[in-house]
Amino acid sequence: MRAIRFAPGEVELLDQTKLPHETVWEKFTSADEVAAAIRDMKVRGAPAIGAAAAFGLAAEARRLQGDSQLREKLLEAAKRLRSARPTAVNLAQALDEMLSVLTQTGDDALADALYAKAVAIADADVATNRRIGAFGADVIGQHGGHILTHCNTGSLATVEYGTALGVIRALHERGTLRHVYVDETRPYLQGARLTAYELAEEGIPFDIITDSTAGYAMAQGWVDAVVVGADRIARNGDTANKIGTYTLAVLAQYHGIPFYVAAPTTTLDLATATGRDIPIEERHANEVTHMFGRPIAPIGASARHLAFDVTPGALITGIITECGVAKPPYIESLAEMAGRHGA
Ligand SMILES: CSC[C@H]1O[C@H](OP(=O)(O)O)[C@H](O)[C@@H]1O
Repeated sequence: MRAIRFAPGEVELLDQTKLPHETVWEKFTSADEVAAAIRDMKVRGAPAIGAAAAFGLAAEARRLQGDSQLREKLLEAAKRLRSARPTAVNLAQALDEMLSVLTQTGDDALADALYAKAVAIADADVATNRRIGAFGADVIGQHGGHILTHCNTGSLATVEYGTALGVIRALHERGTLRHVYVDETRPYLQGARLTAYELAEEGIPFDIITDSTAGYAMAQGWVDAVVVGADRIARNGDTANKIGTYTLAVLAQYHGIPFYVAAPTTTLDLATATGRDIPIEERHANEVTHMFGRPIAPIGASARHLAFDVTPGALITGIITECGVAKPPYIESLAEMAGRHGA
């Protein structure tokens, strides 16, 4: 399964706001159209928005080919893409990688070179996710086959295969997965709508649970391990991820259940010392007070929609990357993983 298709000058995205009941692909040919799609969460998931932004910038270069201010306009377009969502560091990392092409290529070859770089970023993500899956299945398989996960971290959150859901796929491929408990993940419902969609497609056994069921599920002994994704991991292992992740980590520690984060090294932000320094996106209150456009709260009710929270590294058993599994102390182990990236 893929939610992103690309060709020179265009990128097609599966509109994730319409899943699981409608399959609607939308074609984009400019950076601003892709920035809006990221803001509106038609495409979401840290690696997926990085790849989408890369193809958006490549399409912009083709659209502006021959413009006397091509480079200046591309730098401005990259800024608008970067500001579409603040927390996932993969967005910034992908754009930085794309912009490095500008220093290596002349104007005439720029559109082709940027497209080639975007394709390389996409291909690298797929290979990375399969390595994360393998390392994750090795380490989580030791704990048992009943896994709880949060949000969506699969092919809909990456270019293909996924990070935490990639680990679950790898466990299923090995025959060691028994069951998946899928947090619905209010208010955007990435779990109930997107993770359930992916697992159902592949016949992987699961139950959707409300976010508020997770603690009781752990207390009942249903869960052998928790694995979640990440949007930004600070130097000390503090991890920003979908709101509700921190709650799961505290519950897992209380119940003595291993809690793993699965993420590519492009999600590591070693320039950020701790989770306190990670920007947390706050989205419009109507994403809490409304569901599919219908009010579920009194009209005019006030609400807060923090899209992410931060889990302290002290609550994380291990951080599964494509370069291996980092264990505490994360300041040393994450620096080592980053050093192995691309090695
Ligand atoms: C594989 S990273 C997925 C990551 O992104 C999600 O956030 P959103 O759906 O708002 O983009 C969530 O934090 C996932 O863990």
